[in-house]
Amino acid sequence: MQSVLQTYFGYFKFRSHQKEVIEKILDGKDCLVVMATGSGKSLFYQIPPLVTRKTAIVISPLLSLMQDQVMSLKQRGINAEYLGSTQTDKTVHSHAESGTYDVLYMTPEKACSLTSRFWANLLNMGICLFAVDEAHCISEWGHDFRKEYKQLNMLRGILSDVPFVALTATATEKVRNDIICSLNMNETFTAVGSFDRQNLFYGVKSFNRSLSFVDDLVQEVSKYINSAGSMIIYCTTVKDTEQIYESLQNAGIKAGIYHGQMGSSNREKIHRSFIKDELQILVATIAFGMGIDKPNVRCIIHYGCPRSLESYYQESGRCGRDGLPSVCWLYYSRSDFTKADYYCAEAHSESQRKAIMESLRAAEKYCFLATCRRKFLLQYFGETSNGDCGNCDNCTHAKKQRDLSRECFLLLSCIRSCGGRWGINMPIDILRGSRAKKIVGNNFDNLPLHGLGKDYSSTWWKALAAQLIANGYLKENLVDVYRTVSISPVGLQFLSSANTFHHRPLVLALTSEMADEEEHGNQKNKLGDHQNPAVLACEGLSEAESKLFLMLLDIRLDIAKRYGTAPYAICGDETINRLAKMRPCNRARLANIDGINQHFVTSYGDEFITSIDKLSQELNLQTDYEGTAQTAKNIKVGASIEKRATPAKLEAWRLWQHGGLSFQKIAEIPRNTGPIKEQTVISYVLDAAREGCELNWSRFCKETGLTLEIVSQIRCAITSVGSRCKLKPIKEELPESVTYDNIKTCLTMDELGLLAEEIIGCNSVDEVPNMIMESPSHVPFKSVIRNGAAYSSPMITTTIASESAPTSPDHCETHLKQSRSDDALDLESSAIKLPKICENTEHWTGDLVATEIAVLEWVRDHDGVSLLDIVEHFKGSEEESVLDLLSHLEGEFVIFKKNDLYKVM
Ligand SMILES: Nc1ncnc2c1ncn2[C@@H]1O[C@H](COP(=O)(O)OP(=O)(O)OP(=O)(O)O)[C@@H](O)[C@H]1O
Repeated sequence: MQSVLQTYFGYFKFRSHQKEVIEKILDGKDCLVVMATGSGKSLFYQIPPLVTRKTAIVISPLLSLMQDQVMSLKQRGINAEYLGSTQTDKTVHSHAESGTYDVLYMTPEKACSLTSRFWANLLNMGICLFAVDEAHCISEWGHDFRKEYKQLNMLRGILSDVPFVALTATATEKVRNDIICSLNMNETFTAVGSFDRQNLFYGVKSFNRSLSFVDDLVQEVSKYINSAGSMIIYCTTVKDTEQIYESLQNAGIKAGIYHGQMGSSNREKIHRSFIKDELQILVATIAFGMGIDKPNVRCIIHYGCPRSLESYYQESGRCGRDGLPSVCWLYYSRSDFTKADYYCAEAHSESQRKAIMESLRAAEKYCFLATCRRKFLLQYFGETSNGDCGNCDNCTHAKKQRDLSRECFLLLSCIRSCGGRWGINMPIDILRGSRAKKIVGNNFDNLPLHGLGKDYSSTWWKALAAQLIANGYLKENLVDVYRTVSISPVGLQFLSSANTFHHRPLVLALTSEMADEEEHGNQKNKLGDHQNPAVLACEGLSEAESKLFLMLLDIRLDIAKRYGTAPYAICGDETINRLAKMRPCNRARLANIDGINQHFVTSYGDEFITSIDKLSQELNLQTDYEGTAQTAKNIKVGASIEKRATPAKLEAWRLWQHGGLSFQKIAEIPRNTGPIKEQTVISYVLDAAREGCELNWSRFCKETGLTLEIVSQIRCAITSVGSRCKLKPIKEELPESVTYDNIKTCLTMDELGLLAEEIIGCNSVDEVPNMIMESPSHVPFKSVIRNGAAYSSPMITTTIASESAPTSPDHCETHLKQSRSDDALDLESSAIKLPKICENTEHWTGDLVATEIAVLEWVRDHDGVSLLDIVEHFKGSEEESVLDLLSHLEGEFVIFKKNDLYKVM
């Protein structure tokens, strides 16, 4: 599982619930997963087929979503396809039936229309799971009920032994139960994740639909248009989309429009352009809703409040799916909440009608909040939160509060005077002195309160009413689709202790609507503060790194165009952010970056490495940066610092890679701890490669006897074992002749994103791309030659010492201690500063060769040795060379000579 995550997805760690649920699925259990948008639910059905090598069936409501997912999976080297009306490749059906695909997508209609023979054939080949994505569509209690989903239970009988996996981002308790019942799921394992999307900022503003507001909006968003991330403006009507789209076009912004009245091919075209970053802004109705799989949407604006809080959560959740900071602004007008009738017309039952009303009501409440918006959202989905979030408009903008006792008294009294039979409009109109027919007809114009609230607009009064409801002074009652308001016991208590002139203080927070009106009069069209998407996406980067980030985005765009795919399918913005921070300069280091998968390394790795190297030079940035970046915190290089290659591993690697020695010869070199096995040397060298050291893989495969045939046998064995973690079961599946070394080599190459076919296919070792080591010539370096053989020894201790020019013996001791401690060794400095060497080892005699490490260790262990002793011990080296080496170590204050005896400092 772990290696599948790394190889195909380039991620090093599972997110919460992922491992646990995947294990349940692999155990054959039915699972229900309720986790936030962008939390990584797709992996639940994408990993099991790669582990079991059986097909995963995925039911998805939209063809466009399937196409996007298929495209992304193909970019990861995963065999995926979809069955549906827009599929033009006629062979997909028969390939699907014969189990060719790892992941096979289809709509519920398609799934129910496939013949039982199709299912029987595919079952024969192996189905590892049946996933129902957006599973809330199955429930009438859900906000997006689709009757085709209801029929999916007929497949339960056919696929009785296949685990069913239902996935959704929005499901209340009722909806969850409905999903389990509808799909006839058994002993279901349920995983409910947090709904909290911490990287999203939530803001709400009231507005009037008007041309001047649209102009302001266009002007505001045009400031932030660039290559870093895109934006969606959701509208509630087609008319609104057209108006905004036109204004954006007039302002020269690359915008697209998407709504249900457009033809499907047009919609498809726009969708493609948007996900390929050819459009900066998409103006859409909710027809462009579920199924947008674009991770780098930085800002979502709602021009009008959606019909339910679930829809809002889901639509705004399309933002920042890559985890980078992103913003969601919702603009509402009062008229948005008067559409209950219209929405309820779609209801199939009384319960559904009630559900629609409740959801709209929740959306309205969300808009009128004066408290933390995230807290409200989380509570709505049954999750408790710890305090205010600090990342919504109500938390970040200090709320104005004041004593509103007079206004509250007027409103509550007026409601009481109306007899509690009316909605909120009637008492407000009375307070504002209206002489409408309804008011005069009911004699309300004779009430003493008539006209006492003229100073405020009806919007202001409505906002106050919402505050009184939220604070328990007013009760809202639902009668059919109409709402009436009445006074709660708390409200009555307040009224009983007050009269028109004296009331006890009642301090309430002003909602943004109330505050706006008081500050700007009736000019309420002020926009919320939008944040620059480019700045958001560059979080954690310096100025130069941000430039590199933007340049790398362009390179990714260019590659995506060439390959006819979406930039995000190549890799996510968060991965580009890490590349800009870490600036890897070889394949092994590139593969170490979270989000870089094997396919990326082999397909685009070299192009990125070359560009990073060139651009870093231009921007004066050091490559192979190792600092801990805030946004790059998952990078494996950082995580592996503790388990870096030990000196023994480095020494083995150097002797093999640069000394040209065979594994056997390295194993035979006398050591204080005695000789080591050849297999140990091989493991050491592989470990060093995993830690980022360059390796001549072609030579490595040759010397370990790894052929393409063996590689293919090993791959089959891994598939049949279903795991890459344990070597023994894999070995047991293989012929005797295949060694553990072969298996380990294969796994390491996979881990590093190297294709055996490329490496073993090379005729000459020199043809292996990117495997040649650059050796800075300024590094102190000694070589000891005997019998015409040359063997070079890099100086771990002196290399470190030379970095920081030791000035005192104390300092040297510190460095020496470092060299003795496996954990403290600075792999990077030693790995980078490798000397040039001569690789002629033909005549090596097997005598012990003097290297700095070997000499140092020996001198340390013998505490005071003469030159003669040293030369005698290291017979593999000339006396002159040993002397040279000793004088260098002396010069570096690593050893000293006293009374002709050498000692370690
Ligand atoms: N373990 C992980 N480590 C890092 N990134 C991950 C991990 N799992 C998933 N992701 C990334 O998180 C992003 C969102 O994942 P995914 O599309 O699976 O979310 P989702 O829960 O299906 O969202 P939605 O409900 O919106 O469809 C993707 O870019 C995905 O590659």
